[in-house]
Amino acid sequence: MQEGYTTADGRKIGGVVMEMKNITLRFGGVVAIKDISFDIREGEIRAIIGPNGAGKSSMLNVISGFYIPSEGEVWYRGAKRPQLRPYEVAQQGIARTFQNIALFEGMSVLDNVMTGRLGHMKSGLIAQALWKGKAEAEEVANREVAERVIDFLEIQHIRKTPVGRLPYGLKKRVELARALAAEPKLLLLDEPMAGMNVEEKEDMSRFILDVNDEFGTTITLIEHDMGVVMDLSDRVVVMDYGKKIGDGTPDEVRNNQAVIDAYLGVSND
Ligand SMILES: Nc1ncnc2c1ncn2[C@@H]1O[C@H](COP(=O)(O)OP(=O)(O)OP(=O)(O)O)[C@@H](O)[C@H]1O
Repeated sequence: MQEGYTTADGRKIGGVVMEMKNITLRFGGVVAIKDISFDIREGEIRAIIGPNGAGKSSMLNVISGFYIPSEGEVWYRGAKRPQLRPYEVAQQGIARTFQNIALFEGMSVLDNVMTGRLGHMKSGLIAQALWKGKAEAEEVANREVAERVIDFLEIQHIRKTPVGRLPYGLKKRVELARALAAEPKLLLLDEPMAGMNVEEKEDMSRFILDVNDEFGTTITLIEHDMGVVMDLSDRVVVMDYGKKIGDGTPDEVRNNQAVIDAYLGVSND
């Protein structure tokens, strides 16, 4: 699959954007990730699933630069990624959402979404004082991007509302909006459906598909619930006890005996 592939619904998936090569991650004596390799391709929706404690969050944290792997290499856009701080990874066009919503509760939806533009703001405080006009033009341009994302995710009606007053499902959508405002090349979603009711899950699924379709954003999500991601994803990595036990299309992993056993709690040792 070096040259990409065409999905069942006719979308063209490109070459490799990110490649995880033999990643191992240890926390003292705990091996959270054991020698895992997989790739993420341009334009695809790639899921990482697995039961509790499988190592999904740890893997997402390696991708986002929050954890440095104990062994192995992360390749991004054809180059081995050096040790970077998370904000430097973000500057390379990787944005993420968090499992436990990380928004400013007292701030409005619009202001929260604007924080997603911080990496794009070039004018520092001194520049703002010296060249007020330039800083203002930049602010207007950033606001336009934020407003476009707000329209796209259909949260115009709450743009002035403090986030703390919103129900859970809408907060998750605001978090998605903030990540999108960064105009990422690779969007990482940490359990985007966790804690949602059926209707909220359907809405979130639709928005994830729309983002991928409209902006061509490559998306990697981790999810506990296998059912939720099967309709959404092009390819799925399945983890269990830190190991990769499956990797392929939803149909392939659904019929993989090791995956079935892991979800039924059968030991593979
Ligand atoms: N910071 C840490 N320090 C020590 N151990 C950790 C740390 N983070 C994760 N672990 C351990 O690594 C293993 C994998 O955890 P991780 O949170 O990555 O799994 P997960 O698949 O995301 O689980 P869940 O679905 O419950 O969120 C677990 O045994 C966990 O206890």
